[in-house]
Amino acid sequence: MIALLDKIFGDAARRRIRLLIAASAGNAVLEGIAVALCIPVLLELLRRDIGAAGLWLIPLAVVVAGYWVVNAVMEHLGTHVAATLRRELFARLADKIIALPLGWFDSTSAGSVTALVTGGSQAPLGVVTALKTIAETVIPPVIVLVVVLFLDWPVAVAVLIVVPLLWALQRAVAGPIAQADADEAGAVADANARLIEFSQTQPVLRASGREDRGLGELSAALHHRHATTNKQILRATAGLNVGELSVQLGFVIVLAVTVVIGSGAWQVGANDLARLITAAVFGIWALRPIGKISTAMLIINGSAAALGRIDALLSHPELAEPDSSAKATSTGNAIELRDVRFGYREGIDVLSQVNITVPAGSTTALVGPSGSGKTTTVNLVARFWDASSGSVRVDGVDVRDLRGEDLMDRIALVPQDVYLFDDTLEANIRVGKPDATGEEVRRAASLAQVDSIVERLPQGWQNPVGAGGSILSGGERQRVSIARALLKDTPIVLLDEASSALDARNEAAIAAALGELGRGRTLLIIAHQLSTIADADHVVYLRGGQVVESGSHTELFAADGEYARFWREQQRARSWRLRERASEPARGRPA
Ligand SMILES: Nc1ncnc2c1ncn2[C@@H]1O[C@H](COP(=O)(O)OP(=O)(O)OP(=O)(O)O)[C@@H](O)[C@H]1O
Repeated sequence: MIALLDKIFGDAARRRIRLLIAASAGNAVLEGIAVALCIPVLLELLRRDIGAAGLWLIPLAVVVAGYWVVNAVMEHLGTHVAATLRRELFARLADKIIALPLGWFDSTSAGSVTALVTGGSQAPLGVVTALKTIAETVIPPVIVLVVVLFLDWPVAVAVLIVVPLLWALQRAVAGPIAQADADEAGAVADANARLIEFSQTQPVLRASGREDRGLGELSAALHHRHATTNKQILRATAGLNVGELSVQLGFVIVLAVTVVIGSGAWQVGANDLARLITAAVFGIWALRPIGKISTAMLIINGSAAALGRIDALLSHPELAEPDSSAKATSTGNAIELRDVRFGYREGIDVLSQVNITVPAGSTTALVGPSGSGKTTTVNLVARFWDASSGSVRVDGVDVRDLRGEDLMDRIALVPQDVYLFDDTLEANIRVGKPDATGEEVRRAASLAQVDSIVERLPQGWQNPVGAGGSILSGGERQRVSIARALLKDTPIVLLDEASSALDARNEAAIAAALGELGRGRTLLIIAHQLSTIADADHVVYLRGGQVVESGSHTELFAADGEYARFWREQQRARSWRLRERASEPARGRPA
């Protein structure tokens, strides 16, 4: 556990944790001495020597005062250490999340991330509490037992025999409780994930009339969570009862031993009887903390599980970055993919032997059927993942030789599913360049045809756009994203064009915005609109993760190969959609 803490938190935390353990141990020693000093007080009282008992009260008062001072310092230190560990943990998680390959997010559900963060915030405090509890529950009884051993060794031996029995009993119930805790944690993560999925998939579920399906899965997850929580509460309560009962059983055993010994001692004299009673009282006191150790072990196990999950995340391989970026070389090509092979999973290639060259200042359209690898190609340029072999170069430099911030200084991304923050329209455009002046924001917005959106919004620039940009259409959200890219003003723009049919106004606005974006920049576009494809300087046609044809639209069309067939199919589909649209009002008209 300490090794795990050291690994996760590093040197600074190591010193603090050691200091806390030392303070807890010192505090526990003072507590043990204070209780041990009560032994002669009681002994002298039973011997009716009030003067001698009073004398022992003086060192007892001094030790108790010292105990309270150290305890106050330790409580303060404990809170401080827990807060520091939590802060450092979140800082490390944040740094890690930025450096993780995007594949990690694909394979990890939102519920697991929530559980990780929630468990992570609890774990440091749990560890600190448990370490303190263990020190406080082990050291004072040991000190007291040593004194009892000198006072009346048979009683001390009886306590020492009872301790492992009680410990074994406690451990026997701790296993099932730990299992129930783990089951509950899993059920909570699953229920959280279902709840998030249920809220995010509302449009799809409602559109398909399948609300009941989402609700059914959510109810099942919540039911499972309820059942595991009940089980966990039942086991924890049973464990507490067993803990209490076992400690009381220990009292009875020690008392029985005392009575047996006492039956002989009474023959000896009152002094021995006083010693025996004192030894029994403090021997029984030494048994009490055993129940607490078991609880502390449970807290430690729970915290260790949470820390284990955090460690797994922090140890997840990152995309390696150089200390400083390599210098750009003037090849005249903004983007080059050379013999690139890539797969999301070992042994399944999604791209193979891909060679693409995008000359600086030109527009290249990536075209191909669904699943042909267009998005993957663009994501490799943005270094969301690394190619399995071959190289991806930006301005002549392998992206692996560039630091992330330097790569992102050269590249702007315009995704198809644009995420807008639940903030004003202006703030959402400013994401592209947080320190931009109001004039710069408005100019970028105007070039991206966003001002027509502003005109129709009651609060104009300051109008909130809703969570995810819900008050805007898909085409409008993409125009906001183009405005962000124009504001960021990078030499290269990677754009995933909206694949759905846009209304004529949006299509024209986006075409105009793209025209502005392409002015003096290199554009790599996953193109879906025929006009974008035809206007591009260069077209790359992908199928099954391979470049099948490339050249200008005119050249490829003239070659009458796969691209020409693809183009004709798209054109047919488009004219079919237009015919459908034209016939819609007629369908609504009464006969
Ligand atoms: N994160 C991922 N994990 C595993 N496989 C993936 C992942 N993303 C894409 N794929 C797979 O990789 C292949 C290429 O997908 P990609 O999204 O690059 O194609 P695309 O041409 O952009 O498709 P579309 O036009 O439908 O967006 C597909 O078989 C897809 O199922």
